[in-house]
Parts: sequence; structure tokens; C-alpha cells
Amino acid sequence: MEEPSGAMGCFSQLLHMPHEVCAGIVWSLGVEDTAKLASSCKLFAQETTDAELWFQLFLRTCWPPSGALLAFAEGTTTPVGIDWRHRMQVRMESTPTIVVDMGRGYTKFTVAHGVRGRWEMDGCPPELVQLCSSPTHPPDCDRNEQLSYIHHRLDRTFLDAATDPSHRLHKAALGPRSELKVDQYAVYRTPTAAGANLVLVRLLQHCKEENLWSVEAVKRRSEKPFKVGPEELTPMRRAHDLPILIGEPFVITANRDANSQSSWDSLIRSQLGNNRPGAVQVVSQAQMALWAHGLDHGIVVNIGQQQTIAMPVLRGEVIASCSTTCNIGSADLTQVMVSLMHRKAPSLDSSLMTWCRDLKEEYCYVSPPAGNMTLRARLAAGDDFGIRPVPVELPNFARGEQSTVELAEERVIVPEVLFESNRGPRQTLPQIIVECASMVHSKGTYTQEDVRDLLRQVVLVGGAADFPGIRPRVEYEMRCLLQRAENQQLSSCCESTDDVYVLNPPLDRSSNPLVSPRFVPLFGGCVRAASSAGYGELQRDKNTGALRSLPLQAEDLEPGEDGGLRRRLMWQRRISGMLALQLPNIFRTGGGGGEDDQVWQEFFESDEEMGAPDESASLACSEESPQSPDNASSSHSHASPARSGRCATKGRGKGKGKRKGSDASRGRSRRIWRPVPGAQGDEE
Ligand SMILES: Nc1ncnc2c1ncn2[C@@H]1O[C@H](COP(=O)(O)OP(=O)(O)OP(=O)(O)O)[C@@H](O)[C@H]1O
Repeated sequence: MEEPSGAMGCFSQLLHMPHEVCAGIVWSLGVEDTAKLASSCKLFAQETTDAELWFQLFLRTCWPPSGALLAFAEGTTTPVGIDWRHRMQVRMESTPTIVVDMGRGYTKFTVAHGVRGRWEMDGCPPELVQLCSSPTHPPDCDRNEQLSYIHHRLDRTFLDAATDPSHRLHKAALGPRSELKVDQYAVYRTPTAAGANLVLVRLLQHCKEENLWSVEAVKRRSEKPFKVGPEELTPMRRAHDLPILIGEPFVITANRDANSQSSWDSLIRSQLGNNRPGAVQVVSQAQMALWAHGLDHGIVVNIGQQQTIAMPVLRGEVIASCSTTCNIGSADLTQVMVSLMHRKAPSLDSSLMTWCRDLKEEYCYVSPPAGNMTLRARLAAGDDFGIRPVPVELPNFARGEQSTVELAEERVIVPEVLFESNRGPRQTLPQIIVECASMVHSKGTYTQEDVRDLLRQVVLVGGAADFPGIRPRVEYEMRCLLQRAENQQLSSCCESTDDVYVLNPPLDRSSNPLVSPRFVPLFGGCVRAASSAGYGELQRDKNTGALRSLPLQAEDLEPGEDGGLRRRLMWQRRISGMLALQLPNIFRTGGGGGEDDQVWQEFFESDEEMGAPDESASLACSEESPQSPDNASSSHSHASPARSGRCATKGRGKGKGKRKGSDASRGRSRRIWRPVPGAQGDEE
């Protein structure tokens, strides 16, 4: 038979194309191209009705780039029976949300969208508002005006973003056409030879007869007003038009009285007013932190500026009455660094607090447990504990005879304060977590499984949670505490005392950290705000009460289809891995495949210092000794100012100092630190 030619030939080839090839073509396209192809070709349009295709597109297109977190945000445990196309459409069309984590020292904020994600991009720190002050760094604003200040800062950003299509907030800064109002700013699009020119204008008046707006250019007010059609204008949003999700500080949640309005609530109200067009929601930061791990159940520990609080959340409900507190916070650690540095160089006093804070952030890490002795006693006894000294240049105005100081023991002594039980009556960080679980257990209203899951899902947040090595150390000490006789009842809830985990911060599909622990609550708020379900009923002027867990939803797409059930099962099996529904195991430290496993099990000496790798000594070591976790994987991608060069050092930052006694150690077997099995360490 003669082959048809021209357009007919192409069509016939298309018709004879095997289904798999058509499907393959469609599956390799993005959302826009899929839509174009569907509207131009019947054959491909059929392919685009495939529910699985939309699920794949949803995963590829929507934020965050983690199947587990997307599944959590969408409130589902199965991809089957859900209209992913509709959900993606809802996300695409949704208004971005301002997410705020209110802090005592530093408030963090961002703008999050279901497809475009976080304003500042994954892995980067969010916007900070400094509320605390130091002699060299005044606060950005008054604590009581922080929300107004955030709105003001966003409004200024929107002014630039509205006329700059390459700005990450360009789309967030533009509202729907229907919202053109007198006195509002709008973007006027004028066609030019090189494309379109975007000009910011103020809307002066609308002439109904002509359906034209009289406008004036914002940056060229001397120019005469002119008239343009509404189709050439896009209204600019103000920050107060966007919904806002506010994270309630741990200390407020812990002391909240369900029957009365706290002064904190009134503070929020007075700053936002009752006529804010965008919805307002408040949720505890503890819940937000769990959402970042795809969870609604666990103990969240915030190492705050002034105190550390452990807060239990059971199946989506915060049990504030069981929260526990230790009066040591990050500010105390900075103070410890100030006094240690003052001892080294008298010119270094509290006027250099910010400088000392930066040293703390840049060079400190949590040491492995010191055995039966305290770390200080062990260091005093002459054990260098594998610490590498780092020379640090003094700021110009603090230089006397010496221009540098050496940081050594300070690197571990400062964070050790969180673990010292010999400092008065207060409890250590691991102790308040165990006590928190114990209080929930003693209530008698929760099952053993509930308590077990609390201990399996411990999340550390706050600036000090960024210290390398903190998660494995806390996990190790919690396990030791559970072995004690007084905690026997509590530990009976777990299969073993090793069944206790501190979770790592979330990673993306390629195992890159999405966020550092300090910003985990903010990130969790973004995950929830990005959901196609929004973040609950949009309620204006109702800023009390926590959000509840998302309901599981299923939209039946294939009713009564022959073989539908079999197809669903096959599909479910094929893609269950993509949703990574083995939560929370994927976040586990110390054995669950988490990024901190390396820190926990293999604190290798860097090859640079110890000579060539000694393979024979890699795992079965002849000499065990703690090492600094300098070379261990650190997820902390947040760009602390210190890391961007505020502290000039002669060394090269964490782990690059010359190790004490490194000459003597040359040629020795590579030393590895591992947790000491059994009780809290044996004296070596
Ligand atoms: N990489 C880091 N390592 C150690 N500490 C850090 C690091 N980054 C920040 N910090 C410390 O964390 C503290 C700020 O933490 P954070 O922003 O969680 O406080 P906050 O939210 O204001 O406190 P709170 O939760 O009490 O309201 C500062 O003291 C800062 O020095």
C-alpha cells in the first residue's frame, strides 16, 4: 500500500505510534508543554488524562522537592485516588503566604508558595529581624513593632520586585486584575521593540465611560498623569494583602492559658489590626518544626536565646502542661565565650559580644561524651580530647601586644554547658527531653506507643541546634538516661533504649539540606502553607488556637473502571517509594540513614593531618579517642555572618587549625570516635 505523504503522513505515523512512545513523550514534558500538546493533538490529549502522569508532574513541579514532605503537606499516604492535576492547579494559583517565626533574639520570615517555594531558595537562610542588641549591633526594630517592620520591609521589596520579572518575588508582588483600586500602585506594561517595559504607576481615578484609568508614574511624578486601559495594568500587592502564618514562640505556648488571651495575642492584634485584608493564622513553633519532618507527633526542643524548652506534640496536639524547661540558652553560651576570651586577652570584654558570638557560631562543636569524668575535668587532666586549636585574629581596635588569640578547649567547653549536670540544680538538655516524655507517660492518658513515638521523634531547633555533633550527643545521652533505674517505666515503652532518635533536618531529593536546624520551624510553616489545602480555614481576625493535622483526603478518579483496582495496586506499588512514606526513619540520626550517621560513627581524622589513609585502621581502630567533627558532614548551610568572613582567622575555619600534638600522632593508626556502649562511658 502506498504511504500517505505530507501532513496526512505525519498524522498516520502518529496514529501508528505505540502507546508507550506517546506516553514517553508526554511524560518527558513539563506542565506548560503538556498543556500545549494536549490542546493541539487529540492523541496526546488522551495521554494527558493519565492520573499517574499528573502525579509525576506534581512531584516534579511543586515545592518542597521532597516526596515525603509533599505527601505530608497534601495530607495523603497514597498517591492513588487523588486529583493531582487539580491540586497542582490550586497550588499554582494560590496567593503566597508570609511565614514568620517570632524569636526573642531574632525573628525570621519569608514568603512561601506551593510551586515557587521559599523566597530565598532552599538551603539559604531566611530574612532575619534582629531584636536583641549588642554594643556593636543595635536591634533592627522594637520588639513590639516587629510585624509592622516585616510588612514595611516586604513592601519595599515588592516595589522592586513588581517591575523586575527576574525577581523571586515578582509574581508574589502582583495581584489579580480585579483588584485595581484608586490610590493603589500598579504595574503598567508598555510594549517596546525589545519586549515589554514595566512601569510602576499610581492609580488616580477610573473613568467608567471610557473604561480607562488615569495614572501617574511613581518615580517620575513631575510627568503629567496619563490614561491607560485596565488590561495594561496589574495591581501591586502590599504585604498586608498576603495571608500570614505566625509561629508562636515556645515560651508563649508553654505558658498559654487556654481560657484567657495572653498579652502576646494582644500584641499581635495591635500590630496587625483588625482590618488586615490577608488572613492571619497562629500556630505553635513546635508543630511547625515537626511539619518540616512530615510529622505531627514528637518532642520538639528549642534551644532559644534565654532558655531551652522541650515541648511534646501528640498526634497534632501540643501538650503544653508536659513541657520542660532549662534556663540555659544561646545567649548564655555567648556569655561563656565572652568570659573565656576575656581570660585569654583582657582587651576582649563584653563590648565584643557580637564578635564572640560569631566565634561561637563558627568554631564551636559538641564534643563526644567524655566518659565518667566531666569534659572540663578531662581537659584539666591534660587530655587534649582531639581538639584542634584555631588561631583567630583580633579585631583592630582590640589589638594590644597580641594580634591573635588561639581557640582550643573553648571550642567544646562553650556548647558543653548544655550538657553539664554539675552546674547547680538545673537539668541538662538530654535530661529535660527525657523528663518531658516521662511527664507525658505519667499522665496515664496516652498509650505506650504514643510515648515510644515521642522518643523516636525528637527534633532539636534553635540556633544552637546548628552546633555540629549536637544531635548524636543528645541521642546518645538520652539512651544512657533511659538505662537508669529511675527511668525504667519510661524505657519499657520502647523496644530497647536504642530505640530513641533525634531527627535530622530535612533533605531534598538529591540529599541536599533544605534548611539548617535554626530555621526548621520556619521551614515547616512554609511546607504547610504551600499545601494545596492552604493552611486551614482562612480566618481573619482570629489568631488563637493551633492548627490541627491535615485530614487524609482521597478523590476518587476511577470509579467502577474494569481492572481499576488492579491498576491502582500496581501503580501504588510502583511509586510508593517516591513518596518516601517510611517517615520518620528517613530523618533519623545515628543509624537511620540520616546525614549525622557519619558524625556519630566515624569521626575520622583528616587525611591532611594524619598522612595517607590507613585502610587497616579505618574501622577496627587500635586507639579510640574523640575527634572534632570538623570533617564530618555538616548540613549547616545557613550563611552565618561569621562564615561569610566577620571573624578573620589565620586558619581556615572549623577543623582547619593545627592539631595539638599532631607531630606525635603522625604515623599512628587513624583514630575513630564511637559512642561508648552501655553506661555513660567508661574511663579510658
Ligand atoms: N551555627 C550556629 N552555631 C551555634 N549557635 C548559633 C549558630 N547560629 C546561630 N546561633 C546562635 O543562636 C542564637 C539565636 O538563635 P535563634 O535565632 O534560634 O534565637 P531566637 O529564635 O531569637 O530565640 P527564642 O527561641 O528564645 O525566641 C544566637 O545566640 C546565635 O549566636
